[in-house]
Amino acid sequence: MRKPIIAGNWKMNKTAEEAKTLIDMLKDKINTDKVEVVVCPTFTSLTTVVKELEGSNIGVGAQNMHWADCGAYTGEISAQMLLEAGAKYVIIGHSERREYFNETDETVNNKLIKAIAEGLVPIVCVGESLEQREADIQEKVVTEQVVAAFKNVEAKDAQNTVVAYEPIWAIGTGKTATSQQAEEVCGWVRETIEKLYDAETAQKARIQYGGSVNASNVDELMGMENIDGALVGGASLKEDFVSIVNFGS
Ligand SMILES: O=C[C@H](O)COP(=O)(O)O
Repeated sequence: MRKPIIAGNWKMNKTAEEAKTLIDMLKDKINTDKVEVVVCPTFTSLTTVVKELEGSNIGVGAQNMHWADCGAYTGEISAQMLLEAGAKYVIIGHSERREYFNETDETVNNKLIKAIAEGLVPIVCVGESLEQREADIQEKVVTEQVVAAFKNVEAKDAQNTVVAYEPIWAIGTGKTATSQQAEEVCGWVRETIEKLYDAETAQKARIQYGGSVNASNVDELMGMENIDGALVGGASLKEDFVSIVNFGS
C-alpha cells in the first residue's frame, strides 16, 4: 500500500518571516500519521522553515535544483546546497520552469539523476497544455515526458520517485481536472512506468495530481486508484492546506 504524499509548492511567495508565520499557523494542525506531508518554500526561506519544523514529521523540499555540483550557472542552486539548507525533497520540471526558464525533458532527466544520486526525494512534474488537451494528445505528451524523465534511472530509484501530473490548464486557474481526467492520466503514468521497468516498480512509485487542488475536491481526487497524493500551489499558502492534508477526516 502506497503512503499518500501531499506537497505544498509555495512558488515565489513568502519571505522568511512570512514563512515562519505560515508554518506556525499550520504545523500543529497537520496530521502526518496517514499522509507524508511536504512544504516547498523558496530557497531563501528553506532554513527558516526547516528550523520551524524541527521535531515535526513535516518534510521540507525545494522547488528546483541544478544538476551540476558547482560552476558558472548564475542564480542556480546545487543539490548539495539544498541538502545543506535542510531540504529532503526537490520538485523537478515544474511546468512554470519549463515555460519560463527553458526547462526541457533533457534537463529534467539530468536533474532527476542528480537528485537521486544526492539522496533527495524527487517530485517530477509532467502535464499537457490546454492546446494539447484540446488536440486530445495528452496521453502522448505525458507518456513522452515520463519516458524522457526516467532515462537511465534504475528501477529501485524510480520506485522512490514521485511523479506529479499537473495539467497546465488547471494550474492556478481554479479549473481543476475532473477526478476521472486526473485518474486517467495518472493511470497512463503508472502504465508507462510499468513498461519502462516492471509491475513492482509501477506499484511502488507514487503519483500526485496537481492543478487547483482544494479542500472541496481533495477527497474525491484521493479516492482514485492511481492518485497517491497532490502537489498543491495556491491553497498551500493558507489554512486550507490543513484541510487538504487531513483529507477524509
Ligand atoms: O505546483 C503546484 C501546481 O502548480 C498547482 O498550483 P495550484 O494549486 O495553484 O493550481
